[in-house]
Amino acid sequence: MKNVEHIGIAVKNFDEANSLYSKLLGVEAYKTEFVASENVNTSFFKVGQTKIELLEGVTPDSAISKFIEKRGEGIHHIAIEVDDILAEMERLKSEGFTLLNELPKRGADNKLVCFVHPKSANGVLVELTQEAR
Ligand SMILES: CC[C@@H](C(=O)O)C(=O)SCCNC(=O)CCNC(=O)[C@H](O)C(C)(C)COP(=O)(O)OP(=O)(O)OC[C@H]1O[C@@H](n2cnc3c(N)ncnc32)[C@H](O)[C@@H]1OP(=O)(O)O
Ligand SMILES: [Co+2]
Repeated sequence: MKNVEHIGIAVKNFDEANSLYSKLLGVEAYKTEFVASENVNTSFFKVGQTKIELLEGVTPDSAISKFIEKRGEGIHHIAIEVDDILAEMERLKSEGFTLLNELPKRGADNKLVCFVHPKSANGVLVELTQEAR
């Protein structure tokens, strides 16, 4: 495990949230991307060595829409960068964590990602992320 690659924040209104976070952080998003596998719009802001990812669900069944419906807007997940996502997935499985994917899937920003169930991590959804090669 290397560093906190990003913190994901679930938002209701993508345009309004982007404008607000631009003001808050004093920088514009360096990238926006629709991620079809998750049915979300994403934007990324650099904050020192890490990033803030804003996420808006585009369908009612997306994880972000369901999260907002149940819990409202706010911090949705933390993403930890790893060198070898398959090795980390094996290690976490052997430690008893519940993974939400059998295999890494394509995330935003040219990354491979895998999620650890919040019920096995003290109520926090953890994303493993590795640069896609
Ligand atoms: C854009 C790609 C990528 C990137 O590159 O960065 C992303 O960040 S994608 C982010 C969106 N995608 C995901 O979150 C995928 C992984 N998540 C899931 O598979 C599901 O959301 C879930 C975590 C398995 C929950 O789904 P489900 O069981 O269908 O929903 P429920 O609403 O019934 O929730 C069950 C239970 O879990 C609690 N919960 C849900 N989300 C979170 C969360 N983010 N953090 C903490 N807890 C969460 C929810 O409140 C329910 O709890 P109880 O009510 O106590 O049972
Ligand atoms: Co993320």
